[in-house]
Amino acid sequence: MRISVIGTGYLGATHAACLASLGFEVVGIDTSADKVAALSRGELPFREPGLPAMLAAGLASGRLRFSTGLSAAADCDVHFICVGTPQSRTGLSADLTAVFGVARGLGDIIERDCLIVGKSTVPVGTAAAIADVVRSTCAGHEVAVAWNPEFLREGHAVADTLRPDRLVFGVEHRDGSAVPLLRQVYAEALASGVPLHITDLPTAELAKTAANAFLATKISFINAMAELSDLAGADVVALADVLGDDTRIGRRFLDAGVGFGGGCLPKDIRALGARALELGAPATARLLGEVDDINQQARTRVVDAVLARLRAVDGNRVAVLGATFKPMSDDVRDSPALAVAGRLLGRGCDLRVFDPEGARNARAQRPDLTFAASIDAALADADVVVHLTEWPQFREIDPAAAAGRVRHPILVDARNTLDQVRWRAAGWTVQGVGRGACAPAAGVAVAGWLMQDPVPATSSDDLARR
Ligand SMILES: NC(=O)c1ccc[n+]([C@@H]2O[C@H](COP(=O)([O-])OP(=O)(O)OC[C@H]3O[C@@H](n4cnc5c(N)ncnc54)[C@H](O)[C@@H]3O)[C@@H](O)[C@H]2O)c1
Ligand SMILES: O=c1ccn([C@@H]2O[C@H](COP(=O)(O)OP(=O)(O)O[C@H]3O[C@H](CO)[C@@H](O)[C@H](O)[C@H]3O)[C@@H](O)[C@H]2O)c(=O)[nH]1
Repeated sequence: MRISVIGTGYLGATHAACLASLGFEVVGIDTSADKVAALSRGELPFREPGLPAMLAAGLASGRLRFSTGLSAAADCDVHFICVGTPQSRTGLSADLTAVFGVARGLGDIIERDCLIVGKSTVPVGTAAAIADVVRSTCAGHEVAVAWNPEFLREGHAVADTLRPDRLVFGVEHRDGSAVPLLRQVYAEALASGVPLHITDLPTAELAKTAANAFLATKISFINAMAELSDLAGADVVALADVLGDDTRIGRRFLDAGVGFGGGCLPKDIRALGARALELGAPATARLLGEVDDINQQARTRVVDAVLARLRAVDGNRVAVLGATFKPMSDDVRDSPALAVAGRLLGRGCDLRVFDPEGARNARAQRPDLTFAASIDAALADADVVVHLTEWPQFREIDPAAAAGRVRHPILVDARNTLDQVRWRAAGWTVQGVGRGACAPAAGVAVAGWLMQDPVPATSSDDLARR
């Protein structure tokens, strides 16, 4: 079976290489000539464990190649659409220009009966519109359209692609050609017992955005509880452990901190909210707006905490630990760490940012920030250290040695993943997120996050402007 994968970013490059590893003949297509050239040389333009070896093996086998021209897909049996669906420049909805551009392009070049499968994350209702576009441009061939949303996590992309928690085949007709073809593509995963859900197109599209909205809601819920914990003197980590032992709730995605970011969760909840409004469900849009607002407030509360600590010691130098949106990734799209760093810079702080693997992307996005070449260089003469991305390297810092490098041993642990007891024992003043019960009561100007000129949130737009 010959397969095209159109769009070779985080999703598409992973999907293409994994399909080639399963024995399919794959052409990856992207409009970015640089990306295609790099992938063709075996160079992955982003960090993803296990993927470079898989890319190299695919190229060496001759089963995997890359092209900038959509016509390279003309004789394929299955086409996967993996292009970006970013937030539109003008509002909260998804920009679907690339998805519809590919659909129109495929209609023009298809030379045989085939299956077009959407993997990009799209607002519910898009797949049916794509099917209309393809059929209006492609005469003389049978073209089926399916939606097969992708749930992979960056940093775990290969494992999540080959052994996902579940597969979803959204199809127009259950007895049409799409299901047997998709069963062939995913034969190995299905044979290993991966659950399969065959649905209609809208259910498949909604399953993806609903999953991300649920994960985002879980994170914002625990961040809301972190705020209450600070105000009431409770400990949100212990609270999450209690909640998590309830098997109906589960412990995962209950880590309070600086909130969620990345190329998916933030834009996907906004797009779902915008779609909910279009469909006439304003309460759902409001719910998702609150999730977004609480997430933005998590960033604001970290900024306020750092500024308060600086004021307390009349300092200005901040060591920023982390720039990527999560560890084990070099992705800085909508990174909470970079957003916090940017706001501190805007408030006149003198920053030294260190990230073990994200510095290149971070520098490209925020050339106004000063980056340090090592953890030690970031810590030098700092008045406050703020921990924003939970890279394992930061857990290995010796707090006693670190205390000797800074001007004031003050730590804001905005991910709650450092050993706060050990840091305190080494003489540090430590402030976590929602660790009210653990915060030292005496000798600290600020005991809770919200004692520093809180700014009430009114909308995500308002927060984004701040
Ligand atoms: N990144 C993830 O972890 C992930 C996981 C699941 C789903 N998704 C979804 O997958 C989609 C892609 O996300 P991504 O993170 O890979 O984005 P990305 O920006 O890394 O990659 C998108 C690629 O599409 C290419 N492209 C744009 N227009 C094109 C066109 N007309 N023809 C060919 N190529 C074109 C771009 O050059 C880019 O390389 C989005 O809808 C996203 O929400 C992403
Ligand atoms: O308890 C938690 C868990 C996560 N996060 C943050 O949430 C964000 C997203 O994390 P994660 O979901 O692991 O990263 P992604 O790679 O963006 O994956 C999400 O987005 C993808 C794109 O849609 C989906 O495919 C995945 O299923 C979905 O988990 C990151 O900033 C994390 O730091 C928290 O703050 N607290």
